[in-house]
Amino acid sequence: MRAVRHAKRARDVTRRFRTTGSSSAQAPAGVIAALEANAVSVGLAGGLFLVAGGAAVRAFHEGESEARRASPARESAYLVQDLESDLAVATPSRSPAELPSLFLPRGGLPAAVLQRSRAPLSPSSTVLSSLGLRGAHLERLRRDGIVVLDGALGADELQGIAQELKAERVQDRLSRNPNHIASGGNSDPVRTDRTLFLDSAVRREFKSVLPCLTHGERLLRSVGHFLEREGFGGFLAHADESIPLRVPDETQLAIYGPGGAFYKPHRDGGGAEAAAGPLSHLRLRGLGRRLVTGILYLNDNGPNGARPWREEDGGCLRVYAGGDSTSECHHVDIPPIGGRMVLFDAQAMLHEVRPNHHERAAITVWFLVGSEA
Ligand SMILES: O=C(O)CCC(=O)C(=O)O
Ligand SMILES: [Fe+2]
Repeated sequence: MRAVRHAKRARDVTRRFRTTGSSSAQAPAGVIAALEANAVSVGLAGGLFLVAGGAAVRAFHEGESEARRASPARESAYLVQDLESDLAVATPSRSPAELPSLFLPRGGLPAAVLQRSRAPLSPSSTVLSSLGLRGAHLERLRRDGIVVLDGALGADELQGIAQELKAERVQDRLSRNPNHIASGGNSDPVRTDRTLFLDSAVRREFKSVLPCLTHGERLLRSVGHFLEREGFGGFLAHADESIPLRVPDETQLAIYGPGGAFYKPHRDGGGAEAAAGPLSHLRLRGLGRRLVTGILYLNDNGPNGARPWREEDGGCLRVYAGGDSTSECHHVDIPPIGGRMVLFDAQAMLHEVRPNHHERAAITVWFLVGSEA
């Protein structure tokens, strides 16, 4: 049974952005649940492929070509090619609301989705407007529990960061995360990356050494300020109350080595109990204070980078629909492409970093529940 699961998982890695397996009993209001609800699954070559309808496809592509005109970012084009091959098997009469909801092109969204936006667009800083962040992104995040934005950093910035991270001074400060080496007396590591936590003091110390990284960090943290200012208020999956959000002082820089470094399935904001329970209980827990995970990938592997990301590079962020990574639940693999930003529900979203075989760097900020425990 286990072997079958593993073989199945291995196959699944090759089907990025596609759903597979049977439905999960307790899928959160995460993206995969949304995909599950909205997709028509068609048996094809032994697998289940995600397809959507003609109207949705048109609306998506109109939004996308707008984004391509407005931005030179190639990542969106890359993603659309992938979606296109799935969407080619379209069935008619699906509404734009049923678009595959995980990936949003930078700056451009289908009109129908924009109309659904709750908050008006109000990015005040140049940082945010360069990112093209909109109220609609927050709406998606609230509804689906995850949103992915591409092209947050340009090729020059990513090259700069890659150079900066090679500095001995930085490498010397990276260490294994003491809290996550092993769990419950088990000597198997939970994660094998190396991290450096950037707080105000460390930031000051490295400011002159890491100017490009500092820019990326500001960008990611500014997303938290945007969420804060827009009154993000939490996820629909936990809609029982409105939660204020706070940007912490700390950012995690994580480097996954090319020798298969990984981070096993986990939730950033607590366990299964945390995912199921209302957030008011979570305020009493340390990890429960994490509300939204924000990740920015720093690899120089975008389409304009040193070389594009390849399947064999591994290191995908895998997000699960169900509560349990050992059951046959749906998952989506998100390649860690430089300049890609991922925001997700830190409480509910079970995720892992798949074994990595190429340079992989990322910064992560956990945006917290606003009120102190
Ligand atoms: O780098 C990633 O893709 C995810 C890392 C992660 O899950 C974590 O640091 O908690
Ligand atoms: Fe995580």
